[in-house]
Amino acid sequence: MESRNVEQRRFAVGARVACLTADGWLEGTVVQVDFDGDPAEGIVPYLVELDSGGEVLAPKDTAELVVAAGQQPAEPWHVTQARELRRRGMEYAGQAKHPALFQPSQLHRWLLPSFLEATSAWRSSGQPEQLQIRRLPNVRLETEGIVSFDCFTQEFCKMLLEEVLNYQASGLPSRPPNSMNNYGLVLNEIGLKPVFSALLEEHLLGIATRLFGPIELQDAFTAGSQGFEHWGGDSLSAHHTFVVRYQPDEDRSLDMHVDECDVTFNFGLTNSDDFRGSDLAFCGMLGSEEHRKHLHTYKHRCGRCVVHLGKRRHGALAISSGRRMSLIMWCKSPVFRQSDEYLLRRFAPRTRKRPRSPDRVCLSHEHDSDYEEKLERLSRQRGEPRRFRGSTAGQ
Ligand SMILES: O=C(O)CCC(=O)C(=O)O
Ligand SMILES: [Fe+2]
Repeated sequence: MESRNVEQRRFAVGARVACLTADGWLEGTVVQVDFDGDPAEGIVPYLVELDSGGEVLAPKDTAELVVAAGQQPAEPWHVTQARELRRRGMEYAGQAKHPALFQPSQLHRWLLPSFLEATSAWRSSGQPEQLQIRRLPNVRLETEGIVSFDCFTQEFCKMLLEEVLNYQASGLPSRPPNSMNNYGLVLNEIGLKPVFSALLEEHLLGIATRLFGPIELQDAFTAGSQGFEHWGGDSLSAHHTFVVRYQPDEDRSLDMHVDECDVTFNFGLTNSDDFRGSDLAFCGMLGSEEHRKHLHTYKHRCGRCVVHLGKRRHGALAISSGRRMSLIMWCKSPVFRQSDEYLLRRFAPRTRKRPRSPDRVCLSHEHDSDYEEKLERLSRQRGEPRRFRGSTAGQ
């Protein structure tokens, strides 16, 4: 609420303005200044009638929220595209194969009872200490900074895969799930975002707090293990949630990379018998001397979650047969990203020592400018025949 001061308002009744709304910048006309019509809002600087229909209240008289019509900043193309896809995705709800999947109130049905049990005391008390990582079903400390546990029921995995196929058969638009995977679906854009927001808020946030939250909230389960630094695990609130698909004639593997997020939850959706290969290889943290050293290889299992920091290098090894699908939540903490601690984690040099010589599996074709050179050196060390740049097998 702002105090009444009509003379100092930037716009008068009748002015043409653009307002930042949940649907992006929308143009309209100011119909009241210092509007006092909604007891819940108090006095708000402007009531604007939108050209597209409806009205909007501008809660503050600042250029971040209201500008002269035509002066609104250009929106990045991907924001416009994502909004349009979400709008079309909402139409899908009526054609869904499993409408219950779209209801946050049904979420508990898709989670294993033992998983629900492990997060319940934290959920009801709000105290992170009440969530004990060791009580997550079949929990495993895979290696430093990486934990896995059972989470979803088999029924959920099957239903979600059917839903993805059903959406893809509907003819509604979709796009690749991220800038690296070509096959899959962004679940946030087919009407499933509220369900995964509930999963994050009601369950995963507690786990992330205990693994990647402030040091005083971290769980004894990982005590003595490296790799469990504070990356805003206690304030994750945004997520990009999608399904990826690998098969020999589509995406066979995924180059080594770090994710555009703070904490990643990756859930297997397909049975281990349905594919061969396609393991997830983990290396060191971005900026560390271990960044290109191999740490661990993880085998996906249906319904099981593996959680790691987004800035840990990882990639999917080649699939040799069958099909693997996984559900991935890239989770971010906008709050933590404003902190000095984040800047330190993200941008301060971690070490002055020389990075250790890379392991082959951790090399990235896309991100390492010395990829060819290192690959060649590693091949020579292993006594493999010399590779020639640009040559193709069989020529
Ligand atoms: O294939 C996987 O399980 C991992 C995919 C991945 O790392 C990603 O999409 O960021
Ligand atoms: Fe990733």
